Amino acid sequence: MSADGLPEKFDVIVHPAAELRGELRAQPSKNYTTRYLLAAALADGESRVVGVATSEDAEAMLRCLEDWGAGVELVGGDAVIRGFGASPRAGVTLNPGNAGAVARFLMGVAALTTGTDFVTDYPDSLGKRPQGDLLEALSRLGARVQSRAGMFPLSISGPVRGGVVEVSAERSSQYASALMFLGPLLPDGLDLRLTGNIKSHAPLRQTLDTLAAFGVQASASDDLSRVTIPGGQAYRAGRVLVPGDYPGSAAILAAAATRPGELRLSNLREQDLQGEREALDVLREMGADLTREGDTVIVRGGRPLHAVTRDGDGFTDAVQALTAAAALADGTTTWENVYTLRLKECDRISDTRRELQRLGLTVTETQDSLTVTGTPSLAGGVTADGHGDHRMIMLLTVLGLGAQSPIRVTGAHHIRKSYPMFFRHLEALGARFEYPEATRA
Ligand SMILES: O=C(O)C1=C[C@@H](OP(=O)(O)O)[C@@H](O)[C@H](O)C1
Ligand SMILES: C=C(OP(=O)(O)O)C(=O)O
Repeated sequence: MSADGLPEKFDVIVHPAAELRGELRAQPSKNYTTRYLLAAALADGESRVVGVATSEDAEAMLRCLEDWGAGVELVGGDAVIRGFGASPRAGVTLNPGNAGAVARFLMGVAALTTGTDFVTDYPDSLGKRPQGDLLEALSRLGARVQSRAGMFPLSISGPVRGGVVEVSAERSSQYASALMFLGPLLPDGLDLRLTGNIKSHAPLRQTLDTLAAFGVQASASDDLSRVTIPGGQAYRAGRVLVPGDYPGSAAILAAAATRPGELRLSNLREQDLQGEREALDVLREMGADLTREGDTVIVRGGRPLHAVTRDGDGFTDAVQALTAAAALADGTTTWENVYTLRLKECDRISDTRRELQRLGLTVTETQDSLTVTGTPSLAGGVTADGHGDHRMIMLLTVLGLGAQSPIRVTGAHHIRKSYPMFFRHLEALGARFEYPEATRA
C-alpha cells in the first residue's frame, strides 16, 4: 500500500459527480521541486527545500542525487540536501524512472563527471523520448556521449570547459534548462544559443529563477534565444520554498468548473512563472466563474462552458486538463502550436484523439494542433486507456466526473508520476471512485 492508501497498481472507475464542493490546498509544484532539489545538490553545504512534492518524479530526482553523492534527508515535508557541489560521483548508473525533466537536467550535469550511465525502467515511455538535441550539444562541448539512436539507455562523460554552444529548443525546453544548470560550474561558463522555434518559454524562466535563488548569475535575451552564464560560479546553499503546482491544479479546476458546486483551492500564488497559470484565464474565457482571493482560487461550477481557440504552448502541462473542459463545453475548441505534446509520456495529440473518439467525441488533429467538439451530455460507460500518462489519466477522470455513466481508466496508478493525491483530493470534494486491479501495466 502506498502513502495515498491505494493499491500498487490499479484502474480507476470514475462515477459521475452530481457536485464537487470543498476546500483544498494545491500540492507542491513538480517543476520547482525538481529544480530546487538539483540546485541544492549542486551547492556545497546544506540546503533546505521546504514543502517538496512527494511524487514519483520528485523521488526519482532524490534517488539520482543520492546516487551521485548528495546527502538526502526528508524532515516533515521538507528535503534537507547536503550538496556535492561541482563534483557528482563518477561511474554511477542513474535511473530517473519516467521523469523527462529530471532525466534531461541530470544529463546536462553529467558532463561534470568522467562518466555517468543512464537507464530507465520505462522503456516504452521515457525510453522513447528524444534526447538527441541535448546529446549533440553536450558532444559539441567536448563530452563523449553514447546512446541508442539518441534515446535511453545512454552514457555521458566529461569533463567539458564550456563556451559558446547551440542547442535546439524546438522539441523541448528541457535540453536548454539542462545546460543552464551545468553552465555556472564550468570553467568557461556557457553562452547558449537556443535554435529553432523555441517552445515552452515558461519552464526556461523557472530555471533562470532557480539559478537566481541559489545565487547564480545568468542573463538572457527577452526572447530567450541567448542565455549567458559566466563560469567558475558556485551554487549558494540556502532555504527555498516550493510554490503550489499549477499543472496538476488545472485538472482540479477543470473538474470544478464542469460540475455544480464550489471549490476553494489555496496555495496558488498569483505572481508565478509557471505557464499553466494561464489555465485560469482559459477557463474564464470558456465561461467559468473563477475568482481569486490572494493565493486562493475560487470556482463556482456548473456554468455552461463554450469553446475557445488558443496557442497552447504557454501552458503545455495544462492542455490535457483544459481538453477535458473543452470536451464538456459547447462548440469546437482548438489548441494550436502544441507539437511538443507528441513527445511527452505518450503522444498527447494522437492518443488523446483516440481516447476522446472512443468516448464518442468528434476530434481531429494536425501535426501541431488538436481540435475537439464538445458536448455537455457525454454518455460515458466505456473503458479508456490512460496510456501510462498522468495527464491523460487526469483528463479522462475529469470526463468521467462529468459523464452520464461511469468511465473506467486503465493504469490509473501512473497518476503518481506527478499527483499521487489526485483521486483523494477529488474524493474530498465529493467524487466517488473504485480502484479495481490494473488491466494495464
Ligand atoms: O522544465 C520542466 O520542468 C518541464 C518542461 C516542459 O517540457 P518541454 O519543455 O519538453 O515542453 C513540461 O512539459 C514538463 O512537464 C516540465
Ligand atoms: C511532460 C511532463 O513531464 P516530464 O517532461 O518531466 O516527464 C509532465 O509533467 O506533463
